[in-house]
Amino acid sequence: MSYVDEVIELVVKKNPAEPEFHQAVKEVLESLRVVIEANEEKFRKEALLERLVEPERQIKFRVPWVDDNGQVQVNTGYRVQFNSAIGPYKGGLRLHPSVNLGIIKFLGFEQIFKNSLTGLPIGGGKGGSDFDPKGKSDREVMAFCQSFMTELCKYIGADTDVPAGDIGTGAREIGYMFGQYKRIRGLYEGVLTGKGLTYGGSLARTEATGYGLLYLTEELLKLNGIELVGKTVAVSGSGNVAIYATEKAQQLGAKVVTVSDSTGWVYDPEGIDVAALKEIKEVNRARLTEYKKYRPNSEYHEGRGVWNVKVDIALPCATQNELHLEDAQALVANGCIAVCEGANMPTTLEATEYLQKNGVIFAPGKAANAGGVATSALEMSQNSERLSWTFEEVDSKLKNIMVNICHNMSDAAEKYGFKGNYVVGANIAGFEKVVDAMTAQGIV
Ligand SMILES: NC(=O)C1=CN([C@@H]2O[C@H](COP(=O)(O)OP(=O)(O)OC[C@H]3O[C@@H](n4cnc5c(N)ncnc54)[C@H](O)[C@@H]3O)[C@@H](O)[C@H]2O)C=CC1
Ligand SMILES: O=C(O)CCC(=O)C(=O)O
Repeated sequence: MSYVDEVIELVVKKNPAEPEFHQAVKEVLESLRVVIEANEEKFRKEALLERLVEPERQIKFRVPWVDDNGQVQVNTGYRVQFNSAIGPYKGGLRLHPSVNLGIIKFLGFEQIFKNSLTGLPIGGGKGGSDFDPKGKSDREVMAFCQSFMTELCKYIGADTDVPAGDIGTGAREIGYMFGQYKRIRGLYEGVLTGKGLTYGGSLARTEATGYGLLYLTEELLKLNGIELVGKTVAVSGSGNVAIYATEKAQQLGAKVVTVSDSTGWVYDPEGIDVAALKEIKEVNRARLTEYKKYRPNSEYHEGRGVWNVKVDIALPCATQNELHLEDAQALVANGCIAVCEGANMPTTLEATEYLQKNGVIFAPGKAANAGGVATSALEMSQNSERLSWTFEEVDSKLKNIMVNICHNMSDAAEKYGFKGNYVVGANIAGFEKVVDAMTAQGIV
């Protein structure tokens, strides 16, 4: 059996009931076969892959808090510190009822290669809890965040592990967590990113993942001789990534006609009204059913459906495994030319293969959504030098980083004989740097 297949089998055996983690490991290792086979003897001897798929540390803890009725609630908190070869652990905190150890491990594993691709010194980690902020009062969210940080603060720090937002963790949650960290540890340091602008946050971090996705999409289309201007786009999700992807797509001359949330989706043939979307989601924390009040000519549909709309470009920006084989078939049948992932692993393995086989340009999340974590690293730099850069400065650094990622993944794919396969290209480009650093640091 090949080394890659042996390690995939080992991961499935050692981590039962963690299908998302298995999926992420399979996707990465299978696409790295050519590099691994060329170094098989050395990698085997050093158990390089076995070390790569085993987190350096996994923390799981109780998070008790009191709800507005005086009832004690108990959630589970996680932080997986996956790999620190190239820098302090860095990655978001997901607050969603679906969170379990396997999901945090898949996200942490992906984060290793994504963070490497940014070219900045950040290792891979991820965390979160099965707490659901939806429908909770501000006081309840604060009680949860304070309890969560009371335990987590023992394991993180500006030079150790720097968490940030992800699904369900936005500016409000980061603020409550930062306040509690400072109170317990007595340190005013850049221990979290995505902070508010009055206490150490970076301009453009809020926009960064969505904007970065469009910078990469525009460059990738250009590499393939196609213009973004005038294209019709389907976006899924309506959270942080989806909102700012929609905003930047429209600024760059494309028209976004869909957004979605966990209960339904909107079709707006005239182009999504971003100001309305921000008011509904960022201010009112309401459902997309509200959208029709702002745009009477739009349609609201219950359930799933954005991938059945005829578009040129699809940008999945909601969550993992939200674009299935039948969605990929519908996109291809409707003439879609590119799928660029704003979310982490939104496309199933079968759907990815189908899109690639049918000539659709496919940019994997670890490259396409790396703008968020890259800008988090820029926030860390600003915190270290106790300075704040202008929006334009951060945004132009972000754009450069995304353009570089685009070229690096494209060049790596071509170098190894997989021209146009950006999944292989992104994985190889991310992997090479991590392996080099791990090898240089000895058996740790
Ligand atoms: N916020 C960031 O900087 C980054 C986020 N990501 C990824 O982007 C994705 C979205 O994250 P954010 O926008 O930050 O979260 P968010 O909490 O702001 O928004 C998540 C959106 O996805 C929708 N959603 C969640 N589960 C869904 C489901 N099962 N079906 C349909 N819609 C669903 C929610 O309704 C919401 O609109 C996630 O995969 C996250 O890991 C990736 C890189 C950075
Ligand atoms: O900004 C960060 O540190 C993390 C962003 C994130 O969670 C991700 O890239 O998936």
